[in-house]
Amino acid sequence: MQQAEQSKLHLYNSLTRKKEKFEPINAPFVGMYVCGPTVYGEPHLGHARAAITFDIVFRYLKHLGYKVRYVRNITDVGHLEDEETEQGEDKIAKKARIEQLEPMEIVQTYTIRYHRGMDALNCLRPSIEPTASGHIIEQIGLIEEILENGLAYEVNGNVYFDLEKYRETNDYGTLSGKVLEDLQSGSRDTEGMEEKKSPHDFALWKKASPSHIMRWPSPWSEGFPGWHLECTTMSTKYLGDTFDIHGGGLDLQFPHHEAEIAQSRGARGCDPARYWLHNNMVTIDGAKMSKSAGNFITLSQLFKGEHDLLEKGFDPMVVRFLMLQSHYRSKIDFSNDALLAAEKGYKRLMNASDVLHSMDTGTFKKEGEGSGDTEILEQCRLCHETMNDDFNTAQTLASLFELASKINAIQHAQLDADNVSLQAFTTLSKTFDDFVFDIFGLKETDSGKNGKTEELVKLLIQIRAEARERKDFATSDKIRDDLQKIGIQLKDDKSGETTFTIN
Ligand SMILES: Nc1ncnc2c1ncn2[C@@H]1O[C@H](COP(=O)(O)OP(=O)(O)OP(=O)(O)O)[C@@H](O)[C@H]1O
Ligand SMILES: [Zn+2]
Repeated sequence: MQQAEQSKLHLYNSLTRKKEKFEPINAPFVGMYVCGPTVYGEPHLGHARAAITFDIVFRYLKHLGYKVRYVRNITDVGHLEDEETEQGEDKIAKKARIEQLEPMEIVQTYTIRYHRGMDALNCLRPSIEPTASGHIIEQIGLIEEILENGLAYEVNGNVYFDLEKYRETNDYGTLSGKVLEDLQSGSRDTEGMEEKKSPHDFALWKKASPSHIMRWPSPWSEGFPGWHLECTTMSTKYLGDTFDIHGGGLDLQFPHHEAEIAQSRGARGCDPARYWLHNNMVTIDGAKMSKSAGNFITLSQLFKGEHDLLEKGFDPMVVRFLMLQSHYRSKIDFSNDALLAAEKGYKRLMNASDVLHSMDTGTFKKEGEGSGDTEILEQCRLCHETMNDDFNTAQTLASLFELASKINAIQHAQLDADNVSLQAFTTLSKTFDDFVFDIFGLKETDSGKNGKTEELVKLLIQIRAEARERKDFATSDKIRDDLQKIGIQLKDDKSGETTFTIN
């Protein structure tokens, strides 16, 4: 089964702008590199989208029987405030200055928060999670390779990639479809620009100014590596010069991923990856949600409902479900209503799962075929077909909902269990569990259990209100405090209404 499905997987390769059959370089092994976060702020919904997209890819490849090495970096140095001009402070150093902490304290704090957020969303941890600061020696080595090949130059302790030289023998811009000549370079007038042979040349190494805290010795100056360089260094170190899949957000296609391609070709004469996958953005009022734009909703705000745009807190699984409802190459515009709709869908699946797991298999037709089999098996087949079609989770969900309806129909005897063979039921059960839990990575949480916890809390709130009316404050406080101990917070507003959040 898995072997057969392996050969059907097609993915959209941003490099060729076509859906292509997935053929790993060295099956059954697959190498996948994904650009990770720059850890200087709270993880937000945009980060969740990137992490969930590639978590689904990781899980599905594993489901197909591949042995996947998934590498996702942590950028802890070299990402400057102005990406285009490569000027300004290091994003992490700036945060450290503002909060009066060590840069590595910032890195530690936000790496932990990122992990917590992604763990809550049930994203599997990557196989390797390398940091840029842990690979300075390798980055210097890579710059030396590019210099030896005559594709970089040094000026005043800075080393730049020589794009004009590179373009004598290579295309630049294939991935993003950008033509350099058409690009306005906003960088012409900025400081340090006169050093570059061409305005689009990007830094491989930068000399640290006296105030720059994060610095390392190198053959050129005491300084730090360019942002694009870390990904080329770490991806190829752990996955080989050319690996299977390179992923990241669409916002990174240019210049970050173009630079990665140029660096790999410049150093080793080969492309870094066969397939480039890009997830689209989470937007808010149409604009990309990002740390630097300040228009983000953090995961913790989402889970607790602590944001003006949110009516209440949402379970991490609802957030995960929201992402699954769209194809990873479409935009998702954030709204409270979209989350409410996702919550309904998620509960529907979890209810069907409860029904499925409580069914008595003894009632199914033992042999031969049932008249209800064909439709069930067709939806099971479609689950694979839609995932094989560039991970179309939105379509796969449609089939899972069809299967959920079948499960409910069997339960309510609208579809007679006599009409379903045990074999078809077993396929349904396995497909449903495989896709919902293993591939989509959903898990049953309290909010999936038909809101039973919520009902119980509401009941306790009512008992508490009655206790208060009879001035039995001991009982009222006990209810509030004991709920608090198990992570349920009650909040009394001025009008006497009590609301709650469950963590
Ligand atoms: N709004 C978003 N939608 C989808 N993916 C996103 C979004 N924002 C960031 N990402 C992805 O998350 C990963 C980590 O990005 P990064 O830490 O640079 O986040 P950021 O919020 O965009 O930061 P900055 O504002 O500093 O650019 C990248 O793969 C990036 O493409
Ligand atoms: Zn990267």
